[in-house]
Amino acid sequence: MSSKRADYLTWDEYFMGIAMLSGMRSKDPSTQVGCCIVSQDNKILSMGYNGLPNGCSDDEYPWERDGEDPLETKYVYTVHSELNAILNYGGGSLKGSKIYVSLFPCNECAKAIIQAGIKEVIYESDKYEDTASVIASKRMMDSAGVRYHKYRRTDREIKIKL
Ligand SMILES: Nc1nc(=O)n([C@H]2C[C@H](O)[C@@H](COP(=O)(O)O)O2)cc1CO
Ligand SMILES: [Zn+2]
Repeated sequence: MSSKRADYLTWDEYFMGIAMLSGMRSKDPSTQVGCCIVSQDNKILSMGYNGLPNGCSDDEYPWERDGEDPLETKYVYTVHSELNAILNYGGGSLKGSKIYVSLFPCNECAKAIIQAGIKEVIYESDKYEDTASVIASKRMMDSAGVRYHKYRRTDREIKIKL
């Protein structure tokens, strides 16, 4: 009898891998964010990436970061990956779930995470940790009892031929 494979993906690698794969759908030229919401018993409930709302064409809206006119920047239009994943979930409650996300949630997504009953955030990058948005996000999550911790990289590389 042969024994089981030894190099299978861990749960954390699997879910963060799916979060990153989802981020590859993003049309944002500077930052692609992806996430994956998972139940307490490790079932995938929803996924998301940053993009425009339905009906808003990726080719007609701006992807600029800077500009005198905020209406000519992406910030007023894009839906963040985490909010997309929460809003896209059609199955009922997300209470007690965890979210794997490639970038630490902003304050607006933190509000949605808290209100949806998500209890744990596993993030990869925290590149905006010094901004008011992320400081406020952590403050609210601390108050609401949402735990957050950084994904521990294993440096495993996955090659998929498509
Ligand atoms: N947690 C997040 N989830 C997201 O989906 N985003 C999105 C909004 C923008 O489309 C992009 C950030 O663009 P930039 O400022 O790094 O060029 O990532 C941003 C954050 C950061 O808080
Ligand atoms: Zn956000």
